[in-house]
Amino acid sequence: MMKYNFDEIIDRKNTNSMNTDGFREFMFKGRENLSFAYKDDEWIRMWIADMDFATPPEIIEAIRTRLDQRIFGYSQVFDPNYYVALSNWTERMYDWTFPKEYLVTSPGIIPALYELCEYICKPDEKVLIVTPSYAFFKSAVEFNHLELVCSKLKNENGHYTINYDDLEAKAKDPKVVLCIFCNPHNPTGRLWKEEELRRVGEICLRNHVWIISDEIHCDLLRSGLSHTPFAKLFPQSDRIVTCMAPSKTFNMAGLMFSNVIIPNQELRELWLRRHYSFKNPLSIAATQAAYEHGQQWHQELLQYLDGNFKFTDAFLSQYLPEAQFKIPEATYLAWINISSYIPGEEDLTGLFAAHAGVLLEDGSMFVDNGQGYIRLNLACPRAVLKEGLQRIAAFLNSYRDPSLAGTAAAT
Ligand SMILES: Cc1ncc(COP(=O)(O)O)c(C/N=C2\CONC2=O)c1O
Repeated sequence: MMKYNFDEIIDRKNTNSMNTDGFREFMFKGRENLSFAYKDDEWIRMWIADMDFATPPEIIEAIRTRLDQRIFGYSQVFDPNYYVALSNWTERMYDWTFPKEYLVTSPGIIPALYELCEYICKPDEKVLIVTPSYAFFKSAVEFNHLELVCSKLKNENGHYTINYDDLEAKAKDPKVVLCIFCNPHNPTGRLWKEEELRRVGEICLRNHVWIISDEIHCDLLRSGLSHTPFAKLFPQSDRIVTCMAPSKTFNMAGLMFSNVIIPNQELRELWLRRHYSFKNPLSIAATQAAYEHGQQWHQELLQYLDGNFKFTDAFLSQYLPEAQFKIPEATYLAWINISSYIPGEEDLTGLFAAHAGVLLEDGSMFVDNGQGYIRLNLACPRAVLKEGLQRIAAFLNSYRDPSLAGTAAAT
């Protein structure tokens, strides 16, 4: 019996939500005046990675308790129970912890990436990533006027693996000093195996390349799978920075609170000198509550997401049999090759918005190596997911065979 209701459809209107109000500027930059046949509340939103589920009541209760204390002055994480809550979570979930002094916090992993690129790299140096990639890895590198170096993941029928020879050839460049590595991987959903992480780590460390392991998706796995923190495999190294957060796991990205684990003392002291140290007290309370009381909600969330992925897999097999999709090991994101239906370099995001009323991100939004793909956020009530998939199938089938225009996929 599920304690939490993930089928509840919650109105996010008038909440200043990027998901509902920010899509034009983010996805149609320079085309904001595009008119669509869909009113704002008619969209099926499958683009930005936050969830359409209520944040756990235990977290909301902790925020309410802090609100009732009615003064919200300058705050930092002084309560030792914050580290206890986080390290208990990492111990239980990943069989890994770290010394308390390694822990700093950031108002997000994106800002942490921007800062760490500046602190680790000199202006003429380079940063290595694998592609396809979350686009803000590129933004963080280029904001710091650093050169981005990309190593394409190998794609064998939709299964992505690392091209170690290519990665090593690029890591050998003495100007490459940092690798930002997404573990687990957005957008492909790969949950890297220990031996894959070891090979990447050995290549980077023997070539004096720092690693930032962005592990924001590490609690969003298919049931039965477990995450390996990159730093767990290299306890002797202090060149691996780990970024984790409750934001993806518990749908609280707007509270802007992330954990950054910096074992290297010099880098950590630079961070502490340069980083603005005050925090939102509501975010501190929410994050500590997530790790102290979020376990059951988290387990039920994973079960519900398993169901959404199984539903999507069956739907695509039946109504879009030429789409290439594998249920990913991690994330709540479906990475689907639809090039059989729409070959070439079309503006897939624009087409689906205009003709299906579905907001989604296409492969061109993931730096490189994503052509022909769309990415769907499946972290929504199943009824919404079904409507989105039906609209996608109707559009793709009619795109290829106009005589089918207007026929929705069977319910
Ligand atoms: C790999 C990765 N790192 C960092 C972030 C953002 O961290 P924050 O600054 O919020 O702490 C995201 C969010 N991914 C998103 C957000 O919308 N679409 C995505 O793919 C992400 O996928």
